[in-house]
Amino acid sequence: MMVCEYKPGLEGIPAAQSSISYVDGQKGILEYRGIRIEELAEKSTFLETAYLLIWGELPSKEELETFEHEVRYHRRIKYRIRDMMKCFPESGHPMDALQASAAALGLFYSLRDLHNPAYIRDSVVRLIATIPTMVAAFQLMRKGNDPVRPRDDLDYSANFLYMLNEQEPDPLMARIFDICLILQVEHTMNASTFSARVTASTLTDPYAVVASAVGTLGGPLHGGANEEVIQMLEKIGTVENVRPYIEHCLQTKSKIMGFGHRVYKVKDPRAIILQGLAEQLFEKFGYDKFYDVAQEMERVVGEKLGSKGIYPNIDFYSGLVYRKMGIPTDLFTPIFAIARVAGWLAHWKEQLAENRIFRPTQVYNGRHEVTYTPIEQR
Ligand SMILES: CC(=O)SCCNC(=O)CCNC(=O)[C@H](O)C(C)(C)COP(=O)(O)OP(=O)(O)OC[C@H]1O[C@@H](n2cnc3c(N)ncnc32)[C@H](O)[C@@H]1OP(=O)(O)O
Ligand SMILES: O=C([O-])CC(=O)C(=O)O
Repeated sequence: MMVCEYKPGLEGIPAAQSSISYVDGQKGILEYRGIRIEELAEKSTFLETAYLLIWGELPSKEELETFEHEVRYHRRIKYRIRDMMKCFPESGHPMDALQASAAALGLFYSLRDLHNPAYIRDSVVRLIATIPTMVAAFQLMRKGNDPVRPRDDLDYSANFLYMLNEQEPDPLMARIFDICLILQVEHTMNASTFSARVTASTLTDPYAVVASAVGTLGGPLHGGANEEVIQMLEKIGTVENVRPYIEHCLQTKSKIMGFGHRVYKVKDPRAIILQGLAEQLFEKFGYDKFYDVAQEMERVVGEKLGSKGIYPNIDFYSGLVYRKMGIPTDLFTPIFAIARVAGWLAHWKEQLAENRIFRPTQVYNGRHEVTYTPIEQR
């Protein structure tokens, strides 16, 4: 057997062959099925992009209408899922609520039929359709309110914002939210997608695949960083405090949230688009003073760490966009999951098409031939 050098974090080691997305981390390019994200952000919708990622081609008008229709009519969650969520502690993190609910959904669809395209399609539709409803339901129920029923006359993003806020969103806000989902939907072999593929490779059901990926996305080094960014901006508070804060982070070797990336050595192309979206929102709905703090952070981090290729990643500006929409900070990562579920499902489908169970090796650095010591002699 070929012995490879051990790389912590599997840096640079291909874990799969994939045609879903492509990143050039030196040039700051991201493509979904060969199409640049800038173009999709301008011209596509989240559901159209999800279709592209999962089925490999842009849908025809009829195919898109059918997909949108299917998603629209699967948005409601079962009352047992709702009742289960009602029992979750209000103080629990919504990502944990989402992980548990996504896994619980699998209890209702336990007949696994992984070779059947209809099973794959039904699962894709059900997960994309119900995850936003679960996120909104938990938000309302933890405030002591009943969840709001999804509205069939609203599109995907407008409906989510409606379920969350109990009122129809401003059209610009709904469109910007939809673009955010396009930007967050997929990103090659990131940690949560890897987790999804490992889980998928055991031929378990797609609800377990998504639940394991949700658990992975939540960590502060991955999707959870978007929440930490806002907490950090609040803590810094003013532009004057930025430099001392960053110098302190460098001295103590602590990570500056929303900066750095395993693949990008330039500013993340998604951060560039998100920054523009934040500015559009500020223009229409009023300025956010933390934007000044964020821009100063970008300047100072660039000065101190630019030579190491550390620039804003996707999580740096997404929080400012969601904050301007009035979304609570601890829903930022669940919203990331609403988007990313389509990417995970694209990888699930691709993994199944040429499956081999993931079973890497390890470098054993423990002891051998140790004699058992009876408890009274220890
Ligand atoms: C959706 C997403 O997942 S996007 C990423 C979201 N995560 C964050 O924003 C958290 C902050 N960033 C980080 O922790 C990292 O940059 C990660 C996790 C994104 C990438 O990690 P890795 O590729 O393993 O890089 P690693 O942590 O080894 O850092 C390499 C070097 O850059 C430094 N570095 C990387 N990111 C940062 C940062 N945010 N702040 C300060 N220093 C950093 C490290 O200290 C290290 O320096 P050294 O070589 O002198 O020891
Ligand atoms: O690719 C990564 O490691 C993290 C990331 O940006 C994402 O998942 O969107």
